[in-house]
Amino acid sequence: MPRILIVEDEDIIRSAIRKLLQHAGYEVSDAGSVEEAEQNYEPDQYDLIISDLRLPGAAGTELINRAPNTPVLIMTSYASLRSAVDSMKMGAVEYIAKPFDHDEMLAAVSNILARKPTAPDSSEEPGASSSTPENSDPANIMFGHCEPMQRVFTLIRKVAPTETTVLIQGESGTGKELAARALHLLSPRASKPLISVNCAAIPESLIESELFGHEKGAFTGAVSARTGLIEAADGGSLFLDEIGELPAEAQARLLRVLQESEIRRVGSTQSRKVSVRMIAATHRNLKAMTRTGEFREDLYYRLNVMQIRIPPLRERQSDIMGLARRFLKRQGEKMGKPNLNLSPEAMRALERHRWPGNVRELENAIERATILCDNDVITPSLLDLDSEGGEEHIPETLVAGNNEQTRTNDVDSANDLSLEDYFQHFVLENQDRMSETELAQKLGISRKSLWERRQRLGIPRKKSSGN
Ligand SMILES: Nc1ncnc2c1ncn2[C@@H]1O[C@H](COP(=O)(O)OP(=O)(O)OP(=O)(O)O)[C@@H](O)[C@H]1O
Repeated sequence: MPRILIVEDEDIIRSAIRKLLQHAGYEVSDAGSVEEAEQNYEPDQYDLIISDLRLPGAAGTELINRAPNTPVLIMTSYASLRSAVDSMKMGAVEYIAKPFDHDEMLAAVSNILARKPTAPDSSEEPGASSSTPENSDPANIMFGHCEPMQRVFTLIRKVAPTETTVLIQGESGTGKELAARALHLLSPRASKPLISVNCAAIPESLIESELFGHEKGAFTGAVSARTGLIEAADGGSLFLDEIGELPAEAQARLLRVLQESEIRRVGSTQSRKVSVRMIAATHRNLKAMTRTGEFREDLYYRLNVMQIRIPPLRERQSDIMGLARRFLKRQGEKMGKPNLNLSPEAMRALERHRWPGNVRELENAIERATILCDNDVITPSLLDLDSEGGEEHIPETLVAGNNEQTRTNDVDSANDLSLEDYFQHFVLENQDRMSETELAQKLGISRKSLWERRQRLGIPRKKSSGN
């Protein structure tokens, strides 16, 4: 488990980041200054140091020299971007501007940690990503902070490096293909191809020759010999999606591949050895299909050595907003609408929806809304969801931030600070020792917006407080 040291003098920010990172599975220590960090810990023994730039005593950038073997992520307010650039020159690996939201911080952390280990493999196959450091964790490939997805990630991390055949189960659109990708990218086969085949999409008459290849003249139309997809995956992984749709003859051939590690092209008498890691997926109950004779029992047991169940989106309530924001960002950038936001009503609609089409449905809803949106605010009507089910009260949380985009509905973080709570605490705790300009700078907002928020939250500026 990666160890992270946080150095931040603001108690509230420090504790919010600590909770966020602990929740994401990191081992976290914290200190209020560089001196305290050195007194209580050995900063160079950590995998990552996250430090505020401006601290009482030595500046956060001092840690770059004092812990030369540990990457340092510097936090700074927008107002100090210049210093951030300077800290980069001094050797900080990254800086993050306050306010940042959960996703930004977690992405920055996992990217830095992923950069540390082994060098990437240079023998990358076209069409298949190699094991670049960014791909060394499932969380970099698929989004998921909630408990059930963290369990999926743990399983993927454990099983990926092995040669074990994996059966991924889950409803349509839950992310089975992404999970297969993660299994491949985290395996020693990552630099070799990952071939994905949707068994339901290939006509029954063609599936055998597609998968196993054929010799010239094997059937009418086989004018030349052809390599099958299994052979093409030699050395790599084969992802067989919708395995439940595989016809009986192809099931028999596939069983042979699994048992003997060899294939025989259609129309050939010769077998050839292949080394392919099999990953299969289905949304159907394969075990029940073995009872009705639709699926071979021996093949089922061969495939089902290790099973990974991807939970439906309705069981990942706390991830919905994170996924929605991720898709919104991606779509917005693609369509030249970078300032898109979800209205509070749209957020509630997303939270209440049952998502029968799972993550794919969410992705499509955001894409559709992005296209149709004429201004910067996405409303429920643009999402076009049937809102069913009761409304749930889910608190908004944040690490540090000042705008609507820093909201999240992570139920697991219900104990964290709400956006307004954070603001209120921060202002009340610091207004006696900081000027309005400093407060606004630390919060990363303008003085005007600080004033507006004070009015709205009923914490007017004290007459005595300076500028
Ligand atoms: N955890 C996730 N994070 C980000 N994107 C996701 C996640 N899960 C799914 N997606 C996206 O949702 C879409 C559907 O995912 P995917 O194709 O992996 O689902 P599937 O379970 O294989 O679906 P099907 O059973 O219909 O083949 C894809 O565009 C995928 O990128």
